[in-house]
Amino acid sequence: SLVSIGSLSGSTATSSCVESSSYSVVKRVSLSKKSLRRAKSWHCVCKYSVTATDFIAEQGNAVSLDSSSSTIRGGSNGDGNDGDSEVVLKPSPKPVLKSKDETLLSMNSVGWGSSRGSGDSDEEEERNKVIDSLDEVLEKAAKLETSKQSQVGSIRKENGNVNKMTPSNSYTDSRNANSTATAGKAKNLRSVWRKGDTVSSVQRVVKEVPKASNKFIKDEPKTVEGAKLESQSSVPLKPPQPPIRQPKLQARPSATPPPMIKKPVILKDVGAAPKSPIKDETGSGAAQSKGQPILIDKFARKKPVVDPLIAQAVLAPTKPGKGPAPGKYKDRKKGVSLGTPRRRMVDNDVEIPDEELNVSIPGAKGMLRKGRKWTKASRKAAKLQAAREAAPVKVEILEVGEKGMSIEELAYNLTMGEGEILGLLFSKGIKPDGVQTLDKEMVKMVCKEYEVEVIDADPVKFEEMAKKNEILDEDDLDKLQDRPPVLTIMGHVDHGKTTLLDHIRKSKVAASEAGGITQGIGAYKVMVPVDGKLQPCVFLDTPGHEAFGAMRARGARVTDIAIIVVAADDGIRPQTNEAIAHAKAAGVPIVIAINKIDKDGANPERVMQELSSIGLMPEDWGGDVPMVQISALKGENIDDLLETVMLVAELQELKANPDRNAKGTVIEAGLDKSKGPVATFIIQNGTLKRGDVVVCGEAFGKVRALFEDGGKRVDQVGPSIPVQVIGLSNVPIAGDEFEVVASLDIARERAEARAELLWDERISAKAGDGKVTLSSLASAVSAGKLSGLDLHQLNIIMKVDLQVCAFAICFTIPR
Ligand SMILES: Nc1nc2c(ncn2[C@@H]2O[C@H](COP(=O)(O)OP(=O)(O)OP(=O)(O)O)[C@@H](O)[C@H]2O)c(=O)[nH]1
Repeated sequence: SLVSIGSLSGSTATSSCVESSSYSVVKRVSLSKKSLRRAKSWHCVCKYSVTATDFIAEQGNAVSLDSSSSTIRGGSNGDGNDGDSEVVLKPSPKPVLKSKDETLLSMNSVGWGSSRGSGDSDEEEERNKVIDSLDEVLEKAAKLETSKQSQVGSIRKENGNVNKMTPSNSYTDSRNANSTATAGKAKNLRSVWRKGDTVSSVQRVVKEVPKASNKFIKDEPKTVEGAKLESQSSVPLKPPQPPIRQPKLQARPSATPPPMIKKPVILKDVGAAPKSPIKDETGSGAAQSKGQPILIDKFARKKPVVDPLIAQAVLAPTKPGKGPAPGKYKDRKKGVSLGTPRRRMVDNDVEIPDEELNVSIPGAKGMLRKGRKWTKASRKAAKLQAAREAAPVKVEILEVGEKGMSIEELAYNLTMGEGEILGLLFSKGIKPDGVQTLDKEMVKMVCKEYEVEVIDADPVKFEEMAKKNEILDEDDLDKLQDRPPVLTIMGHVDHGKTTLLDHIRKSKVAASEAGGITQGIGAYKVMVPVDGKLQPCVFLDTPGHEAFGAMRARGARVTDIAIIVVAADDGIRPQTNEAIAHAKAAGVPIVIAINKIDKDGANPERVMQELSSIGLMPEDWGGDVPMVQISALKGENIDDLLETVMLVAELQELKANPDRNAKGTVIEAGLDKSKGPVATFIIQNGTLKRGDVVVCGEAFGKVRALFEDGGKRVDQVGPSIPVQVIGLSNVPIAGDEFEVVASLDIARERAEARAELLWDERISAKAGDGKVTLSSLASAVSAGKLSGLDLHQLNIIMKVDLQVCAFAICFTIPR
C-alpha cells in the first residue's frame, strides 16, 4: 500500500503513485471531508490523524489516499448517512507508545522515505506543510489534555474502543503508517510535554522542516534563537520584558501568515552571554519550524559593549600610594586640605588664617609657642578692626523729635565730645549745668553751628501712618476696586506749588491767595489725560511757609504720592527738606518737580546735585527718584510731570472698597457764618452719603450736605475724593479721623469719650507747661525771647478764618 501526499492545489493531483486515478482520488478526497470530520468523533487516535488531514483539506490542499488492499467505505462509520461518499480511510492502528527516539525515527525514515525516493520538490513542500499541520494537531491535543481532564479520560476510553473496533484492519500503506506514526508522535510529544521538557522534542521535530514554511522568523538573527535555546535548556528564563517593548520586538506578519502554534512566549535573554554560532544555526531552525513569536530586543546589539578588561580597570578600587599624599595639596578655593581635617595649629610652613594675615608679627617663624602668639595678635587685630568699624560718622541731616536729644547722643551724631557741645552752649551764654537733654530748638542751634541740617522726626507720624494702612479691613479685601490717586504738592514757600496746580486745573488760585501765600490745604479733583484717556486724580496743595509744618505733615499722611517742588533758581531750602522728611516718614514715593526752569539763573543740574547729596538720586543718573524739569508759569513739561506721576501711581495699585461705610481724614475745618461748622474730608475707604452719621474727634453729626471742591452739591462721594461736609456739632480738628457710625447715639458717645481723653491730655500738657526747667529757660534764652526767670504771660484771643491759621501763629493748639 502506498500513501502519496502531494500538493494538489485546485484539482490537479501530482502523485506518481496514483497516476491512473488521479481525478477520482481527488474527488474522493474532496468528498471525504465530511467523513473525515465525522471520523474525528469516532475515536481519539482517529481524531488526531483525521484532524491533520482535515486541516490540510481546509488549507485548500487535497490529499490523495489510495489503497489497494484495504479500504473503508463511508458506510462503515456507523451512522449510515454517508453511504454515497466514498471515503478512503485506513483505520487507525492500535496506538503503541514508543519512545521518543523511535517515534522520531519512524517519522523521519519511514514516514518520509517514499517521498524522498520520488525526489519531487512538490512532495517535499507538501510534506513540510503536513508537518506543520501535525504540530497544530499536537497543540490541539495538548489543549484538550490540559483543559479538561475528564475529557481526556473519555478520549482514552474512546481510543480503546476504536482499537477494539478495528482489530482486523491491517495498516499496510504508508499513509496509514504515517498516520500511525503521527498519532504515536502526538502521544509521545504529549507525554513529553507533560514532563515539562518541551525543548528537546520540539527541537528534533522541527529540525528537518525547511525554512520556507515560517517566513516571519526568517529575518530574525540566528543568535536570537541560540540565546533562546540556551536559556531554555540551561539558564532559567528571566522575567518577561516590559510590555512596551513587545510590539517593537514582534516580527512583521507575512501576507499569508503560517499557522501559529501557541507556545510559551520566549523572550530573548538580553543579558545572557553571546552564544556560539553553531547553536544559533540549529536553534534557528527549530524556532522557525515552531512558528513561535520570538521577541527580540532589537536594541540589544546597539547597547555599548564594554570590554571586560576596561570594566574591570574602571571598577577596580584605586591603588593606594600612587596618588598624592593626603593633605599634600589644598583646595585653592576653600583653602582646605584634601583628605585631612583642617588643622588649627600651624607647622613650620606657617599656615596663617585669613583673619591674621593683616597682622605682622616679627620672628613668628620657628617660635615654640606660636599658637598663643598668633592668638593674641589676632585678638589685637580684631579689636582694632572693631574700633575702626565702630567709629562714628558725622551726619549731614539729623532727625530730631519733639522731645529733643541728649547731649551724649548729639555729640555722637556730630562726632565730637560732650564737652565741646557744653562749651558751645557756654559761649552762647547758656549754662546747661546738669542738663542731660537738649530740647529741639537747642539741638537746632548747635547743629546750625556745625552745618548739620535738622529735620523733624515725630514718631507719632509713623503711628498715624500705621493707622492709615489700617484703613482697609479684612472684609474689604475681596471687594477692592481701583481708586484715584491722592497727590500732595509740597515744597518751600514761593517755589511755585500753587502756580503748578493752577496750570493743571486751569485756574487762578495763586492770584487770589492772601499775600500770595497758601494758608490751608486745598483739595482738588482733576481729570488728567493719560494715554489719551482722562483719569481722575486728587491734588492737595499744602502751604510752603515754615509755620504750616503741621499742614504738610497732614498732607503727607493722606497722600499716595508726594510731588516736591523745588525752584531751579533757589535750590533746596529748609521747607524742602522738611517736606522730603514728611514724605519719607509717610512712606510715600517722591516725584521731584524742578520748577522755574524758564527763569534767568535757573540751574536744574545744581538742584539735582543737591538732591542727590541728601539721598534722592535722579533717575537720569541711575537713581530711583523721578525728576522732571518744568515751568509752572509757562506750562512747560507739565504733561511729562503728570505722566510720570500717574505711572508711579499705577505701580502703587491703589485700591479701596466703595461698598462700605466711609472712613477717612479731616484735612481742613472751619466755622462758616452761614453754614456753621464745616470740614473737608478726604474719603480713604467706602462711600460717604448724605444723611450718614459721622463722628470725628469731638465733633459728630448727621451729614446735611456734601460739596465738591468746585462748590457743587452732591449726594455721595467715593474713595479718594475730597468733599466739604455740613452738619457737624462743632468744628473738628484737622488731622482727625472720621468714620460713619450706625446712629447719633453711638456718634455722641464716641465724641464724648474722645472729648474726655483730649481734656485730660490738655490738663497734663498745661501742667507741663507751667514747669520752668533749665532746659526750657535755655531754649527761651537761645531764642532771644526772654531773659531771666521773671516771665510775664499774656493771654491772647485770636480770631482766624481757618483753624490752620491759629496753628501757624501759636505752633500749638491753645485749648
Ligand atoms: N518765572 C517763573 N515764575 C514762577 C513759576 N512758578 C511760579 N512762579 C512765580 O513764583 C511765585 C510764587 O508762586 P506760588 O505758586 O505762589 O508759590 P507757592 O509755592 O505756591 O507759594 P506758597 O503756597 O506760599 O508756598 C509767583 O509769583 C509765581 O508767578 C515759573 O515756573 N516760572
